[in-house]
Amino acid sequence: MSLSAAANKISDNDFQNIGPAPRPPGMMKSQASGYNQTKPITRFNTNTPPRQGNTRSVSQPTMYFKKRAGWISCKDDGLLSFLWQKRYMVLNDSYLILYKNDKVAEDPVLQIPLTSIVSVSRTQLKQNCFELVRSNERVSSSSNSIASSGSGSSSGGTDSSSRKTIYISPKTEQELHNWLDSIFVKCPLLSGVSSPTNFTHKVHVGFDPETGSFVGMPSNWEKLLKHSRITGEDWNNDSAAVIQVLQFYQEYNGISNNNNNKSNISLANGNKAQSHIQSQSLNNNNSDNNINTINSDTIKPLNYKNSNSNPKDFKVTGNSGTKSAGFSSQRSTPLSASSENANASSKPSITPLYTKTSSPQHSKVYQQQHQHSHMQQSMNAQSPTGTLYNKKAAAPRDYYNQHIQQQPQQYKPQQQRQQSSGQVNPHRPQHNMVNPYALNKPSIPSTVSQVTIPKVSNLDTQNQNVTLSKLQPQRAAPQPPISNPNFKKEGLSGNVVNNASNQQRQPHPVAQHPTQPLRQAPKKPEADSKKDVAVTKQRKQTKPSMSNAEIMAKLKSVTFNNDPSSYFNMIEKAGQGASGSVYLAQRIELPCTQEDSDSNTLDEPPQIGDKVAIKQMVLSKQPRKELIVNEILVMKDSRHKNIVNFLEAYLKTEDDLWVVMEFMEGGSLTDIIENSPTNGSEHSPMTEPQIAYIVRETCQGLQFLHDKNIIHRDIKSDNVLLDTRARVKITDFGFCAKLTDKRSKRATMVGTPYWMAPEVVKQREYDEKVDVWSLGIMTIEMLEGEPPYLNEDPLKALYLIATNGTPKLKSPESLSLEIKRFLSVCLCVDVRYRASTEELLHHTFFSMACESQDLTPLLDWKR
Ligand SMILES: Nc1ncnc2c1ncn2[C@@H]1O[C@H](COP(=O)(O)OP(=O)(O)OP(=O)(O)O)[C@@H](O)[C@H]1O
Repeated sequence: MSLSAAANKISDNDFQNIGPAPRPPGMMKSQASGYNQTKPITRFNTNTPPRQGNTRSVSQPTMYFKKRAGWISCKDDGLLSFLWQKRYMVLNDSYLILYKNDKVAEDPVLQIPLTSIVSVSRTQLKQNCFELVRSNERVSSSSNSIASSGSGSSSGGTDSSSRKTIYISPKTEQELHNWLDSIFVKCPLLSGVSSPTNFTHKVHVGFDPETGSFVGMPSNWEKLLKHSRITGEDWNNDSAAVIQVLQFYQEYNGISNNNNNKSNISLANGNKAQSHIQSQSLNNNNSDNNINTINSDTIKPLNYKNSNSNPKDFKVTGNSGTKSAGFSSQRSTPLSASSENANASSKPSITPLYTKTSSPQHSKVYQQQHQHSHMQQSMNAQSPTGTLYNKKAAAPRDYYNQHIQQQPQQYKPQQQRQQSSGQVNPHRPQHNMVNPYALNKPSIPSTVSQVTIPKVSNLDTQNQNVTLSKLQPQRAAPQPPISNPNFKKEGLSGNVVNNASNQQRQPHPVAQHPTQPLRQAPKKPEADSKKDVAVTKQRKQTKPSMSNAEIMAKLKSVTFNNDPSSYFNMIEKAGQGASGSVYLAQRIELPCTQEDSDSNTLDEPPQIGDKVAIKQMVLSKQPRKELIVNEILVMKDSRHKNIVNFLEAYLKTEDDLWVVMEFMEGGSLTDIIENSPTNGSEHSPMTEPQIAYIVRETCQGLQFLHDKNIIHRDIKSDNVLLDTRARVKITDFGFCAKLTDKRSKRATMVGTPYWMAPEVVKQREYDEKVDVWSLGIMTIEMLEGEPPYLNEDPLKALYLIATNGTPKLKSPESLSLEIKRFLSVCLCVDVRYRASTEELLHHTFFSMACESQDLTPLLDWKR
């Protein structure tokens, strides 16, 4: 039975709200709950009560077993570090021994004295994996104790070069915890019995309920957290998720770290906190300094509640000036990136630490934190301590519900909202996270400051060495043709429609244009032009996957290399994208070499008089030209009724690219959602049949892409356009990625936070089903006026996506069973249970789709 069929069988009672995915088949309860989750190791041997007293305690932990043995996979950090090998592992009272197989009479492959094991920590290298560090130096029993909280002691330390790491991956989460418990109990350096050769500096990190603030945090994170409204409760519920999203946030906003110390944020037990920041810096007792993040003074979060500014931006002032960081969640304040000063190593490594160095653990705080720690596991495996943790596990969602209840939202059409507030919806994200073309974008004034963003890449060809320089004015939006008195000379030199009066050649002020109430290009102050140059220069230093000449050659092979100005009458600006402006134009002449034109392959070949959309891009302002080539290739190769048709492209000059597409006069789905009256409905201007129609059409377009192994990766209402014939088409292929036989999964984190699937937020491998998740979120946009968590700070939204999984609906009782069933198979956290586009197309939800003419009222606002 297909998933959609299965979903259709779900009874009414099951859908008071969409909920978590059904458990995957064949999984043990303990495994299933934690599928695909990465959790900190914070669990202690449950047979061993938390010990009291300080970390110098010499009491020997009770041994509850003689020996543990079982199959694992492992790899070391040596020559064969890429190889995972199956081994039989035995733990006795003195050694951790690896055998080739379970014939333990044979010689072992590796025998590690337990006295040499200096740290054990969970790692995300593999599912159910931990990292075991051993020191080759003989451990002196007379040296000082393992550095305790905040002590910063480094005496008795060994050189890190004498340390060796081995990664061990048992088969299941439960086995992993059993191994960790056992190792922990048996290793003296981990239990605090012996003197430390481990010079690591640990700082407790967590939330102090008494003061209501985070403690021991790197100061920039502390401020981000404060601003994001991630609460102590969130922290207690899932600190790993908090750290994950902080790291994500920091990476993708280019917030740099100041030094290269290797740091770990470790989640373990503690007094006021359940986490440690562990730094391997020997001489630094300052916890903040040990964390490779920007100085606290450099972050100046805007109080968006009280300002008209983009609520999702953070002001970051550094030595080089001011820049805005944060998810650029407003579409006109995009992120930017370049690749200079790459500093991938400065990213703090987040390694939940499995350690017993902390002291009194009977306090309420300890309990909470300990609960929290187990909570994280409880998503992976049923906690051995049962109810307490399970109860807590529900907390993030409860918190969210409370939060939402506290902030009831009344959907109003955008125009009304603008009228009443005098500003655009400050919560509406204005741009996706990583613009494939425009990793540098025009925005508010800022300076050039760049940080490596590990893993940022788009498409197969992208290098990993991309850096963000947030919100830099790196790309001037091309001048709207009619706003520029020298229009013909400077920018688009097509013929502006000659509508009798000069007046009509004058620009419609962009803000007044009905088709783009929300899409004004940010004004680019004069003073920024220098910075543009600087950034452009820096960008040239990056090593693109193709040389500039190769890119241009490729581009020339897919474009006409002539000036198309005489072929079109430019009518007006239709929209502003990150990489260029989009204009409505009318074709007055057919392309010169019409036989070769791609538009010949269209069902309806272009005619004189056709309205077209022309996206104009200044190539020298595009940091990633190869992505433009890629987008053109994807569009050229994707002829489908639900994909915006590419018609032709012109390289007018070496620097001036025009991409001609069919014109979608209805504008984007976002425009419709935000501008149509709600007709008395609380949130949505659209009926379920209308929604079903639009989702079905989008789904068909997606299925077409997926059949070609292309993932769109940025499905949202902004990237779905409508025309007056109620045709619904997907656009914006900048983020597209191609899956190949060799590479059937992706890991690059791209997209727009609120629409991102959990596996993307968690930086897991993913496939085309991320588009299905986004389609589900887009359906919620149509139902509720906006995607879930839009009122949240992006950091918090990421946390909620990571922890809540399937989002809740605001008014499920008002919705049909069909749409809830549909949502439940789109918004299924477990990818195996998430429907494919093909399965979705058989869903009964689509049988309620309206006729195309029933969409007409949605376009009324345009008139
Ligand atoms: N074919 C089209 N027909 C009508 N309007 C369009 C068309 N393509 C784009 N637009 C309008 O122009 C706006 C900008 O489009 P564009 O594809 O450049 O946006 P973007 O995705 O934000 O930018 P980029 O692709 O440069 O990252 C859209 O939001 C839409 O309103």
